[in-house]
Amino acid sequence: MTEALRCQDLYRFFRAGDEETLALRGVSLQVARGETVAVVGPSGSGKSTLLGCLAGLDEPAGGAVTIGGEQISHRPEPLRAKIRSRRLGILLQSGNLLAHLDVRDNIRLAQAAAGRKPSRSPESLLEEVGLSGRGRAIPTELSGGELARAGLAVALSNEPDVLLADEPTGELDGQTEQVVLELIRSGARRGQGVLLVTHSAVVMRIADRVIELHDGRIVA
Ligand SMILES: Nc1ncnc2c1ncn2[C@@H]1O[C@H](COP(=O)(O)OP(=O)(O)OP(=O)(O)O)[C@@H](O)[C@H]1O
Repeated sequence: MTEALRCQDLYRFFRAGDEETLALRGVSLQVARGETVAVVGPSGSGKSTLLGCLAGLDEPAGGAVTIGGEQISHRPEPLRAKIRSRRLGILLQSGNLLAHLDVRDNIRLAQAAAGRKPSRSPESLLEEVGLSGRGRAIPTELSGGELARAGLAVALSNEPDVLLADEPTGELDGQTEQVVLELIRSGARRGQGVLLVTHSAVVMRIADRVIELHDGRIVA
């Protein structure tokens, strides 16, 4: 098994006044290249916190995260940002498109940040997600389904080792959901490791493995 993503013994605490929340309590997992893993669990179980730590957007208090063998945790932010740009595709619910750039320039920017010659043009990525001709649209001009597909085109534009996604099909209609899931599957077939946080049974069905979080721990 070639490893795409690994985290070892992750801990993350939040303190608000006298209250301390243990959001992650020793989470360890691996995702192989070509493998799709779904992370499920009740509200407040730590899924978003885990995703933030895996993406290097948040720092765990303890434990380590490696992406494609390269450690991203406990590194200075500029280095984490570089690893993110080169190795990760990230789809958060807050969206991954810059509002003032059109879709094509969002893709170009992600490709430039990856720091290597892209093997695919923005036009071919847009065609793959069914958005040919929409490259000049800015995010507010897109429908919810178009936005999800554009977000995926950006997340995949740097040919990441790992795709991390939070509820990738959110509020999408059934047909768009299938398009987005097929795109994620084709990324995995090309060798990406995929980790999806989801409540959706439809999304879970494309996963090779399902990991269940409860109170910051993996319970299954
Ligand atoms: N910035 C923060 N400050 C304080 N507590 C936080 C913060 N972020 C998360 N938490 C707490 O950490 C725990 C895990 O939260 P997290 O958002 O990771 O859960 P989740 O499984 O993603 O939930 P949901 O499914 O509702 O999105 C919760 O108890 C939450 O209240």
